Amino acid sequence: MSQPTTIVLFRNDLRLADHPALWYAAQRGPVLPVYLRHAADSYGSAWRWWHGESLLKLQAALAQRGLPLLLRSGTAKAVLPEIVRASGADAVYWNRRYDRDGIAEDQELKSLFKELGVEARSFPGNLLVEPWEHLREGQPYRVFTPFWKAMLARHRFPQPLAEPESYRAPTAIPASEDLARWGWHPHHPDWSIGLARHWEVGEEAAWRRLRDFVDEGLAHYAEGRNLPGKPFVSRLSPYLAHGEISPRQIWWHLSRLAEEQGAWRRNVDAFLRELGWREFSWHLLYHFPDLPREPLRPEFQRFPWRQDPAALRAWTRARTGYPIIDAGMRELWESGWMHNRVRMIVASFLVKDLRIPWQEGEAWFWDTLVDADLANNSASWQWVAGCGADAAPYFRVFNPVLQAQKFDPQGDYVRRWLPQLQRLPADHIHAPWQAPAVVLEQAGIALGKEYPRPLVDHHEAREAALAAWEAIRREN
Ligand SMILES: Cc1cc2nc3c(=O)[nH]c(=O)nc-3n(C[C@H](O)[C@H](O)[C@H](O)COP(=O)(O)OP(=O)(O)OC[C@H]3O[C@@H](n4cnc5c(N)ncnc54)[C@H](O)[C@@H]3O)c2cc1C
Repeated sequence: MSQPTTIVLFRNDLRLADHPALWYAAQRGPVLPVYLRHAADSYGSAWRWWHGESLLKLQAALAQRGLPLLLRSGTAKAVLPEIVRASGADAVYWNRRYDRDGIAEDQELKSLFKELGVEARSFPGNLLVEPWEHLREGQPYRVFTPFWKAMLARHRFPQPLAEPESYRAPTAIPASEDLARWGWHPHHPDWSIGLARHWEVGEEAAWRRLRDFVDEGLAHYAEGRNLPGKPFVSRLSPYLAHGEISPRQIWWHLSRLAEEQGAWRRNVDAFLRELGWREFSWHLLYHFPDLPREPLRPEFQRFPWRQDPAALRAWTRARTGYPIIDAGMRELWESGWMHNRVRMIVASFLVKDLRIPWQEGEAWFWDTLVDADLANNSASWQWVAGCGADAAPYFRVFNPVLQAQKFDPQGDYVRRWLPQLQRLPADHIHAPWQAPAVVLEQAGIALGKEYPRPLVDHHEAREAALAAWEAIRREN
């Protein structure tokens, strides 16, 4: 008698290797891979583009192995029972999610399938350690360094699973929807052409990226990871966000490298620590599910934020007059990604110099980042705004000019993304409004025409931000 089919739900884990749900399903018998699109999903546009491309890659990889990828729209509760019936499946497997809506939906599915007599199993696949397994005296960690030290000391991260060696296709395959009709690939205009120029999507591309990073960036990572003009960071974040590679795979790949060649150790440790920040963000989101909306420090509920649509627009459109900010916002717009150091600078400018609520910046990033990640995005915005766990204190206000001079000393990064400033010498590129008239003229720049004047005076804006912060601090 043939073994009944196991449905495997794919979500933010669009890979075949180290996919526990797929691996266990394939050991059991025929596998039916399914991807569900929620009608009411709140994903951003850049995320959708990447995810759609990634689903095409996954579909092709599965087809090579003789398996379909069934695409359907609707909530799991509404759609899955019918797929179970039509395919004759007797089990549904998935890798766990850690956000409130994802957890609620998966719990609901477990009860539903129990009633229907269908086995429902979930597996850990997207984090190094389950959030409920890493606590301090029963409470979640709120400070990163002890969190990470204890994680390294107490846990041995599981080895990644290989891709299943063989697959069996189900005998009954229900009809699939057509991805092209989901509208995830933009048309009229197709603004994704820029994204496609910057990225290769999919599981194979994720591994190429990791190997290229090992060849080109890793040896410089510890010192160089703050230099946006240099190719020293991994750019693995979108692959992690869509689950084309898992943190366990990266962890083990690099740890083995450091074991084989001790010289790698320092840079590997520095890199894995950043992967630790991803882990920390997800643990925070699990324990504080309101993280995307509510400040972790409640006194920030009373912060006198400003509503200033014109300033917000200048920030999103890369027209603040501060080159490092505008270069970052252009990089984001054109490539769907921004270097971490620059993310911190542009975020600080929005929440401190402009005093615009961090949720506005979070929403813009959510819509424009190809690596938009609910935990990393909200935890990082709260960190910059000073209202999160282990946050940079609000009174530490980044000076965009000094930051730029320190981390982009020759202005390479600014010139790459703001070609109109190409001919400004390094001495003036980060503060064109202070350049002598003759220098501006020689560089072909008329302030207010080719490039805007500063939207605010940083020193005045800093004073105003500190006064606002002092007000909520006094009330506390
Ligand atoms: C305001 C703001 C918003 C952000 N929004 C996101 C987001 O939506 N999605 C996202 O993945 N990251 C976000 N980050 C974190 C960080 O900027 C990116 O993860 C990083 O720039 C990705 O580049 P990389 O892969 O080259 O990083 P690398 O330096 O090569 O690091 C490797 C991996 O570690 C993780 N990582 C690195 N830095 C951080 C960090 N500070 N916090 C959490 N994880 C980190 C990422 O998964 C990254 O891919 C945000 C940071 C800020 C300041």
